[in-house]
Amino acid sequence: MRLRRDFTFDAAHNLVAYHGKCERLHGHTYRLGVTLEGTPDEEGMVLDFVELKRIVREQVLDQVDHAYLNDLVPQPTAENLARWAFQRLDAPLHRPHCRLTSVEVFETADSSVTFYREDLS
Ligand SMILES: Nc1nc2c(c(=O)[nH]1)N=C([C@H](O)[C@H](O)COP(=O)(O)OP(=O)(O)OP(=O)(O)O)CN2
Ligand SMILES: [Zn+2]
Repeated sequence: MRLRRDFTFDAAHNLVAYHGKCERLHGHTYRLGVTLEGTPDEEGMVLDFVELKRIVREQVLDQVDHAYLNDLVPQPTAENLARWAFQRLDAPLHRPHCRLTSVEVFETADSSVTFYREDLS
């Protein structure tokens, strides 16, 4: 069974290794989708949504919201942000009944990247 919760945050970045408009400082309202897979526990939950929100806030949102993302990720593309978020969330979300499956980062309403466990290397 899969469980997903979405979050939003606002942040600025510029793509330094890029030739085009995105090398200039600009901002996005990002959407972050966190997906876990597992089996429901004795409370009937793969993971309590409240617990998921707390962990995502502590591990990711508190760092990135209203931040300059280049301070956290050298080339903050959606791809690199998705990897960074996955790596921060993987251990805190590891439970007997579930584990992190993927992290999706929407840079705009219609452009996203999904980082899956198998992309870890
Ligand atoms: N594969 C990727 N391509 C691009 C990324 C990325 O992270 N991964 N990022 C950018 C830039 O950050 C850019 O801000 C996004 O540009 P764009 O998609 O054109 O954004 P908008 O639709 O908001 O732009 P409009 O000017 O409103 O059309 C570029 N590529
Ligand atoms: Zn951008």
